[in-house]
Amino acid sequence: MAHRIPGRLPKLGAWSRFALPQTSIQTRSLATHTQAPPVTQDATGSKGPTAMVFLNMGGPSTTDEVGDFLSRLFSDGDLIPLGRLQSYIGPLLSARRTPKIQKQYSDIGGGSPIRKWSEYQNAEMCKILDKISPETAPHKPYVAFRYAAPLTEDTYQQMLADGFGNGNGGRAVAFTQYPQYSCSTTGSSLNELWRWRHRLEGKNNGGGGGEGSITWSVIDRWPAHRGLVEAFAQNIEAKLAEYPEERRNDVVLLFSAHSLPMSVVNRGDPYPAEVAATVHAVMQRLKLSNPYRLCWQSQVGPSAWLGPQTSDTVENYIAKGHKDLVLIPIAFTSDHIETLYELDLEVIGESGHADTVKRADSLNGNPVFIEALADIAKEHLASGQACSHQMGLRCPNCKSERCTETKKFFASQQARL
Ligand SMILES: C=CC1=C(C)c2cc3[nH]c(cc4nc(cc5[nH]c(cc1n2)c(C)c5CCC(=O)O)C(CCC(=O)O)=C4C)c(C)c3C=C
Ligand code: FES
Ligand SMILES: [Fe+2]
Repeated sequence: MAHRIPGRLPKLGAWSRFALPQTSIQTRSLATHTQAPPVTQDATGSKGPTAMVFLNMGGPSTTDEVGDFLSRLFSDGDLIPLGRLQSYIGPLLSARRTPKIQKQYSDIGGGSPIRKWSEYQNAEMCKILDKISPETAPHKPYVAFRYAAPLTEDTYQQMLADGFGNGNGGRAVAFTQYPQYSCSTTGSSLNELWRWRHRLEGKNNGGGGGEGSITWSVIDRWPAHRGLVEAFAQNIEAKLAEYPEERRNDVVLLFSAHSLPMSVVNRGDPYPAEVAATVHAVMQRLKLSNPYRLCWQSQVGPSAWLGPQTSDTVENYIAKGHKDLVLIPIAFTSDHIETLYELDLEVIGESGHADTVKRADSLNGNPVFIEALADIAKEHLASGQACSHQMGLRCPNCKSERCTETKKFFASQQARL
């Protein structure tokens, strides 16, 4: 059980802190929806509307949703490969884990803030895009989560109801919200998107995958984008400013990313190298002002995971006399159980040095970050590329047919752009 620091609790308990202005997206029922006119080039020359679809794992908005969230997560063979027994073992593992994880979400205020932040970030990004990319306006924000509402299938249905596809054609951009690509995260979301595309717009479903179906392109990674780097760097500088000037340059910066099982690393997953690229770019922007390390958190289960673990790193540095430490969550763009619970309550809370071990803010509603998202999207829309060059290459030890089909599908979209 996490040791609680009285000074931190009001901050974590204040769930209302995450209450953001309601956006119009994802809130209407399909039944009340009238179909928009066909998507065509208008008199202004705009090729819009363009659907901007944020992909992410999602999280339970309330503790009641934890069971379903974990059940979907443990059923995902791209994340936790359990072979032919997946549909039996997955639900057993998730049911056993649910009470513990429910308690963690309860301790951070009752749920994950990821949906609110994703909807907010996307709505704000689309407002900027309408101005800086008028040729693809209007931009319509959608969120497609892998394990929690709004699920990929519901969002796809919503897009069809809104007039994309269904014989109308139209353009959609799948924009992963994982800055660094892993086959277990972005890869899983793209596989899921391809499955629903196949089911809802496949040959037997009107669209026929042809002219009248949605044309998809993908922003599959953006680990060293200058705007992302700038947003991280500013948050680190703000945290460093809390230390006395004479100690400031010796504060150790600990970049912390969700770990990967060694089986995934050894398959040749791109994520560890791309996380390191983000860290390197941020440190270059900070002119290497401080000593730093990259460590890995949140391993689950008994198998071997990429290390060093964040919790051990903090403990060992404190034992070596480095008590001024700043943790920087570098592989996720909003707060979640791993920042609010694992870093704040467990790692920092139990360090015995909560006054000198601190955490940089997550990006959340940071306007520098939202500008960066708009910049990445604008560059993508102007590039005429269906996906990055890197997307086409499978991991050296990949044996998955799902990866083959998905990569083939997204590459095929190039001819339609
Ligand atoms: C870049 C981020 C992430 C990677 C890579 C990643 C890989 C990965 N995760 C699991 C297993 C679990 N992850 C869980 C929660 C969770 N994972 C991430 C991010 C990455 N995971 C986040 C942000 C969250 C929390 C979501 C939120 O609160 O909003 C969980 C559920 C929680 C728990 O039971 O501890 C599991 C399980 C694996 C196996 C894996 C790589 C293969
Ligand atoms: S697991 Fe990486 S491409 Fe298939
Ligand atoms: Fe995870």
